[in-house]
Formats: sequence, C-alpha cells, structure tokens
Amino acid sequence: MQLQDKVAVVTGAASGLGLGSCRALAAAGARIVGFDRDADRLAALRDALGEQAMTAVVDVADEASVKAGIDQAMAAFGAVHVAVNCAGVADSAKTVSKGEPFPLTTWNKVIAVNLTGTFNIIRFAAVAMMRNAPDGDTGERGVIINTSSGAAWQGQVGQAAYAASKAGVMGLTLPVARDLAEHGIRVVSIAPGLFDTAMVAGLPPKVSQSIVDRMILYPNRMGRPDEFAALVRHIAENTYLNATTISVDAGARMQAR
Ligand SMILES: NC(=O)C1=CN([C@@H]2O[C@H](COP(=O)(O)OP(=O)(O)OC[C@H]3O[C@@H](n4cnc5c(N)ncnc54)[C@H](O)[C@@H]3O)[C@@H](O)[C@H]2O)C=CC1
Ligand SMILES: C[C@]12CCC(=O)C=C1CC[C@@H]1[C@@H]2[C@@H](O)C[C@@]2(C)[C@H]1CC[C@]2(O)C(=O)C=O
Repeated sequence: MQLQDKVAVVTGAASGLGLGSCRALAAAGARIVGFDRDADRLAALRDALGEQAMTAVVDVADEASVKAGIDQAMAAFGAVHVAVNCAGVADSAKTVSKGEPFPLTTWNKVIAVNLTGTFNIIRFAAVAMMRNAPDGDTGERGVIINTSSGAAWQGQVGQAAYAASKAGVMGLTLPVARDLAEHGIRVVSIAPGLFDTAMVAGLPPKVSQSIVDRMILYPNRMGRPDEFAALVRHIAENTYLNATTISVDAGARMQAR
C-alpha cells in the first residue's frame, strides 16, 4: 500500500514502539490517529505531528472506548487504511509466589489489554477498512499490524500471562487474515525481542544488561523503536506480506532458566 495520504490508527501511540511507528508512518506521508490511555503524552505527539495527526484517549480493552475512537478517526479523516496494535502491558508474577497463586487480577489485566485489546482494534478497524474502495492495482483495502513478542515462544520466569497473551496474538494472525482476505485486508504480526522503551526501563538494569550481554546474538544491544517502526512501514507497503508473524530480535535466544 502506498502510504501517502492514507490514514493509520496506532495504539500505544504515546510511547516506545507505538510512538516510533507514528513517526515512521507520518514520514511516509500517512495521516496518524494515535490512541493511548496517556492523555499528556498523546498531546505531545499531536503537537509534534501537527495537522497530520489526531489523537484520542482510548482504552483498547474497552469496547465502547475503541468504537468511539474509530468513530472519531472516521469523522476526522474519513477512512482507516492501516491499524497498528502496540498498546501493551507486561505485569508479571510467578505461578506460585511465597505460597500464593498468581493473582487472577494480574492475569485478567494482561490478557484484556494485550490480547482482547488487540482483537478489539482489529474488529472495529476492519469494519472501517471494508468501506474503502479497493486499490485499483492490488484490490487492497487495508492492513492490520499486531505486536506479539519473542515471549510467545520463550517467555521468561514470571511471564505466564504476558507470554500467553502474546502467543494469542500470534495465534489469531492466520485465522483473522483468512477471515479478511476476501475484503482485501492483510494481517501481519511482529515479534520484537528486547527494545529500548519505557516498558524495558521498568526492568532492573542488571536484568536487561544480562539479556543483552548473554542472549542477544548480533548486534549486541537493545533494539531502537525506529528499527521496529521501519518494519511496520515495510509491512504496510509490501502487499505480498500476509498472515504471518515476523521476528525482529537480533537473534535473541534465551537460556532455560
Ligand atoms: N519493548 C520491548 O522489548 C518489547 C515490547 N513488546 C510489545 O510492544 C508493545 C509496545 O511496547 P513498548 O513500546 O515497549 O511499551 P511502552 O510501555 O513504551 O508503551 C506502551 C504504551 O501502551 C499504552 N497502553 C497500555 N495499556 C493501554 C490500554 N489499555 N489502552 C491504550 N493504551 C494502553 C501505554 O500507555 C503506553 O503508552 C507492547 O505490546 C509490548 O508488549 C514486545 C516485545 C518486546
Ligand atoms: C522485555 C520483556 C518484555 C517486557 C518485560 O516486562 C520483561 C521482558 C524481559 C524479558 C524479555 C521480554 C520480551 O521482550 C521478550 C524477550 C526479549 C524477553 C527475554 C527473551 C524474550 O522472550 C525473547 O525471546 C525475544 O526474542
């Protein structure tokens, strides 16, 4: 899809990988609709991108909030061509800790934001995309890009909920792509390794440094949001990519424990 003047909805737009995606898609000429829970940081994004962008405070886990956000995007720009799911949380706990079972409140939150939230955006964005005229050359009406994680394959200690949510994102990629193919809508997920964002800044520096030193193959550093965003842009532009999950992780491979 040619991105010039197309409309891209990005969730988690106020920070990290979502913010990087907004910048990359805007640089390619797309108009940006940024969704996040964080109103202050959304305002900074809008100021940075100017009239090329609108933002809305949206909780991706909440059906009414997502519907209202997509309605706002349609009212402002008249269409949705690209949807990028980056909103996510990484709350962790051991399956049993000090004799107590994993708190279900934590489990439900992580699944609600990372998995249900992703599907909420997918279904409302797909309805909007179906209204687009098919591209004259390719028949394409839209593209949906989700964020899974290397944790879908190799979740770490304490990441049962996070890894399950990200395996869920990977798992829905093919069936949703099958559902939407007849409408000219592609669905691709990305599985990032370790990227330098606020989410990772929350880890003890010793932990992130030890992942970089011992488990990342080459280059021996965390990824930058612009490196994730370059892949988002490529997926949006390359019509032949569909129904798959692509890793961007510098060959990260974790030890058993
Ligand atoms: N940073 C990393 O190493 C990796 C990140 N990921 C995934 O990439 C995605 C982006 O993460 P980062 O940019 O690193 O984190 P981040 O913490 O910098 O950004 C996440 C954004 O999502 C927003 N958000 C959280 N819950 C929300 C909700 N219910 N509704 C709307 N917005 C909400 C936050 O306000 C924040 O702005 C997440 O899905 C994360 O799980 C996956 C693998 C590695
Ligand atoms: C950065 C992650 C996810 C967020 C968090 O709270 C803790 C983390 C530390 C371990 C990271 C997590 C995620 O990025 C996926 C990887 C990099 C994980 C270590 C291995 C990982 O599962 C992977 O294999 C990546 O390819």
